Amino acid sequence: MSSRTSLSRFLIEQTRSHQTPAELRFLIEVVARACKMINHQVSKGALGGVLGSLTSENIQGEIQKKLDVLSNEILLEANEWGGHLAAMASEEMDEPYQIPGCFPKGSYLLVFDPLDGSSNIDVNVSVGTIFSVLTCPEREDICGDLADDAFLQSGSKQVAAGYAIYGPQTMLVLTLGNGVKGFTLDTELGSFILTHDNMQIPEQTAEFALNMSNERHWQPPVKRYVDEMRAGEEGPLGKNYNMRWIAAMVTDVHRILVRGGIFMYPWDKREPDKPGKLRLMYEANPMAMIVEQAGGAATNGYERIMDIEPSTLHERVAVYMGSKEEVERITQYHLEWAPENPDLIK
Ligand SMILES: O=P(O)(O)OC[C@H]1O[C@](O)(COP(=O)(O)O)[C@@H](O)[C@@H]1O
Ligand SMILES: [Mg+2]
Ligand SMILES: [Mg+2]
Repeated sequence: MSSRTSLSRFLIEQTRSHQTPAELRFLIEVVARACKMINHQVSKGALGGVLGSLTSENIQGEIQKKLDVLSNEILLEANEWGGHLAAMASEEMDEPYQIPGCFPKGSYLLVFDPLDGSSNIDVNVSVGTIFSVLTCPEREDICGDLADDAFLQSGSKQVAAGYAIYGPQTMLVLTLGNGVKGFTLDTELGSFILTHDNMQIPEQTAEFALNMSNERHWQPPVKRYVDEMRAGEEGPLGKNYNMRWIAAMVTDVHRILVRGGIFMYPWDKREPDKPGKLRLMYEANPMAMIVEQAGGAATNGYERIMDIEPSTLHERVAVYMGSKEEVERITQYHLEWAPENPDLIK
């Protein structure tokens, strides 16, 4: 490949070398195009009249931002007629969006968080789009709607996952199951250019990301781990840790992908019936696939996130992901605590 490899060139090479089916290549191209359009809207900010909230709520009971809905529409519209999809599901839609008509539908399902970290929009801090691609299990039944449970596949079945980050630079980070590539948007060319060829998370770290304001709601294994990190050199971990929290998973995990660290959003007592705040299908699973493909790890404190069999589309999950050694440590703390507290396991 030449020294400047565009996303399109990279995808063509993948198809030529039989690593990526042409239909999947086309799907990724369309998602990337949609991300460029979202980037354009996000960057207009107050000038485009796109800041602020609507009065509507999503299924999680969160007030939708104008840009949440706009980004969702951009992704739906871009992907509807490509022929590569059977259906789409999103954080911003209660039910899956079925590709209309009775014709050979595509082989794939697309699941996305159209705008992650949207509470950051109005204060001009980075946000992103997260997406996951699954294969459609019901290809023969091409006329009717797909059953909702077609989407209920574990993260290990993902054939591709990625995110776009709309920050000082706009980037698309992608895995097709053989490593992680980062592409930076060249705004003059309008193309994503390969800039981060083989993204790898260092195994060890001294940096953590979590919302410390929830400390009083955590369970003992999380408190133990965070106390140990805060104890620094004098504590049992024997080193000083730094903390960062941007409040956009995409941005926090991107930092970890570039320079290491652990990202945590634990279960907490505020909503005891829910396993966590983050969503399994369109936040945790795609980010877990990227993190694992970059040599890191991702668990819910007890098991690998990508092994969880989802029971609902909008299911939530506790998340620990990033540098392997640290994810293994917090997982170990949960597993040590669990046998003594079987009723408290979430
Ligand atoms: O405000 P909190 O509780 O720290 O939550 C931040 C978390 O919420 C999220 O913003 C949820 O994403 P959405 O903006 O897509 O709802 C995560 O990206 C982030 O890690
Ligand atoms: Mg999100
Ligand atoms: Mg969102």
